[in-house]
Amino acid sequence: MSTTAPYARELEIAQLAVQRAAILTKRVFHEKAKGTVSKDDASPVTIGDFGAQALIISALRANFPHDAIVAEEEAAQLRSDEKLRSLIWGLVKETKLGDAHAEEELLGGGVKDEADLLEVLDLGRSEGGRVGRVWTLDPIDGTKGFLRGGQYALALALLEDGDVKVGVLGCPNLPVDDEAPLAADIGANQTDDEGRGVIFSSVIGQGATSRPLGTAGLAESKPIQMKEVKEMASASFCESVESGHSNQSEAAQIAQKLGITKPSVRMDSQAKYGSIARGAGDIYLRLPTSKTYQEKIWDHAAGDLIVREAGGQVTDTKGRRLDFGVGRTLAENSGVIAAPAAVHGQVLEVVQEVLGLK
Ligand SMILES: Nc1ncnc2c1ncn2[C@@H]1O[C@H](COP(=O)(O)O)[C@@H](OP(=O)(O)O)[C@H]1O
Ligand SMILES: [Mg+2]
Ligand SMILES: [Mg+2]
Ligand SMILES: [Mg+2]
Repeated sequence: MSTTAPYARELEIAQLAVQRAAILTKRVFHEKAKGTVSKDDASPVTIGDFGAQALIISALRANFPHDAIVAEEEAAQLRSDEKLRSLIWGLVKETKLGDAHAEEELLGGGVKDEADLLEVLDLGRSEGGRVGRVWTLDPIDGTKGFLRGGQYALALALLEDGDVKVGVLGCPNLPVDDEAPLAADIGANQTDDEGRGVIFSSVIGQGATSRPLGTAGLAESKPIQMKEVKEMASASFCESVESGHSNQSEAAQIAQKLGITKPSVRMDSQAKYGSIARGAGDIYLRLPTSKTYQEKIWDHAAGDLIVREAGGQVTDTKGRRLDFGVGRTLAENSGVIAAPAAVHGQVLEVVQEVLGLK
């Protein structure tokens, strides 16, 4: 009888694929800082986005050829832009987990040539839905953060019949140490120096973990847990840096009503989910700025499972669980409230009061 835990292989491949793609995004991040990726060549984030998406999808294609993929980017722009395509191909070709790693072998596949690069990118165009296995991928979440030198994340999750079963978040600029406190504003001047780079993982029913991003199969995963909120007065809440992505003035009113005294921690990307899951922060609020914007599944699937498996609850502002089974967007949801299960109801109540939802 096999004793392998459910989704063990999916988890391992997802972690290694994210880890390998992060080698590419970190390289682009540094070349951006040095100015070697010039504006004529396209935005560095574009290069990082396409490169990371191609590397991750190539690993999924090789290991799980029958699974559908919903990814943020598509090849269209690269078909007509030969220069950009060959620049990205050059980076993708060179990115390896390293000679010492049997893991590179395990990932398999790879991208064969420039034509295959386009093909691989477009494998991410599935419409998603309620049936079967669907991977969802955001190769660089927090593009604004990436450009600003803030936080960003590589986010990959596996949905089965609309439910998140595996979630992996690579955060190159977050501290490795789960105990490290969050600065009040980490929207800028973040690095991937020594001591930075963490990968958060979760499998349904198996808890959530963290481990250093850069160590392939070598480092042990440590369990992570949300922190208990003993008093709201000392709780910290996270929100987007971008005021266009979340209503910050409503969030401030909610915090005040809850009795939270600390200013919000503004952070880009799903690093917010990872940070509260490891207890570095407590609450994540994402409040709609418009009636028409639909959140994308790749912006939330990995973070949703990691927080729930770390003892949290994640709903929208109406108190409904995030529904990843309706397509590429969270069309049935509005905003996100993530908090430790014990205080989620209290937070939701105040959110609904301020938003006029009750
Ligand atoms: N009007 C809007 N409201 C909410 N989210 C938005 C938005 N416009 C873009 N986004 C999403 O916000 C994500 C970043 O979230 P955050 O603000 O938490 O860092 C973006 O992901 P990408 O950066 O991958 O494009 C993008 O998908
Ligand atoms: Mg995103
Ligand atoms: Mg993105
Ligand atoms: Mg985007």
